[in-house]
Amino acid sequence: MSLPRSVELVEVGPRDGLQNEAQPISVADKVRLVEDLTTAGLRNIEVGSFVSPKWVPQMAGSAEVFAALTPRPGVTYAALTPNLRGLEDALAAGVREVAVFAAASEAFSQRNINCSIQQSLQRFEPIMARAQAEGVRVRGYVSCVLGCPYQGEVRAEEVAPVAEALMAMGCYQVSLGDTLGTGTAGATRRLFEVVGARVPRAQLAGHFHDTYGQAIANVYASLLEGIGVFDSSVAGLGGCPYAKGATGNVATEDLVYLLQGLGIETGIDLDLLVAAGQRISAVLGRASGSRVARARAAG
Ligand SMILES: CC(C)(COP(=O)([O-])OP(=O)([O-])OC[C@H]1O[C@@H](n2cnc3c(N)ncnc32)[C@H](O)[C@@H]1OP(=O)([O-])[O-])[C@@H](O)C(=O)NCCC(=O)NCCSC(=O)C[C@@](C)(O)CC(=O)[O-]
Repeated sequence: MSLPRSVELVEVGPRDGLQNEAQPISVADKVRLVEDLTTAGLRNIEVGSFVSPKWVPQMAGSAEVFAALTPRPGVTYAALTPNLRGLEDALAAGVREVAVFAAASEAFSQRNINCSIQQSLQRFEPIMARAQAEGVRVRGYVSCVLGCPYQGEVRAEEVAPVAEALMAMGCYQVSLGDTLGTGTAGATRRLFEVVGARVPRAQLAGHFHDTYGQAIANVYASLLEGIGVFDSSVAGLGGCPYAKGATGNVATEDLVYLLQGLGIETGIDLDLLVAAGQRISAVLGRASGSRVARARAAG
């Protein structure tokens, strides 16, 4: 299969990237991050989550972040919503795209959203109905597609029915998450072969954490499988509160560098993106997790 001519990036740094941070991050810093990312050319940004503040305290201020944003034309500002309460709060905050999140592992589903996979899918039904009535698009996630911190191995055959169920209930796209970041290029190809037999590849996205340093290789393996949408996190921010030891997503800077090298169009200005990552890294008081950004800072 030939590589796609253009690829769409979904920047998840403000949500997936920051959700695991213990130190308070001000609304102003979160808003500045989103604005820096849009200035760099990102057009799909996951800004926050409408989840229980007891479960994920860092996302408690998401409504304030949405209120303080000046929306730019052509940019989608999305939020995670685990239940109807989350969706109602998101709608009240003016959110026009939300994401529901399920898992391919029962153990992770219980730890992350306190219910079974089946119960989570039932919980999403009223979200889908209400979102549709409001004209709000819904993206789906499946976590632990290449391994689970509690269950261990996860087979592609366990992922496919969950992805298919999310599509059947009306998600416009399903992002397959290697939450733990242990996946390999070989396992990634097999994942998309199996899931791609049940969900059109044009409606699948890849979401790779970089714990074992395999995220870029997994993106490339996905490109070879015809996948054209990837989630990434500026400066490689993040980790999941329910996947201890897992690091952030593939750094957006590193992903853009890979795609530029392949001649694949992203519409993103790498210099401005690196600057956005350096700024949020300074706020967090640590070096950027992007290899590209670190190399440029050293050079
Ligand atoms: C789903 C629940 C709420 C169930 O949590 P629960 O405790 O089973 O729910 P509940 O309905 O019994 O409610 C408990 C309390 O939470 C409140 N509550 C209930 N819902 C909401 C809401 N929407 N917003 C705010 N508050 C809420 C509710 O009002 C109540 O408050 P209390 O009476 O105790 O004061 C909880 O488990 C939760 O919030 N989990 C969030 C988990 C999360 O955000 N995880 C990280 C994102 S997923 C991820 O990172 C993976 C991904 C997507 O990136 C892909 C990948 O890498 O794999």
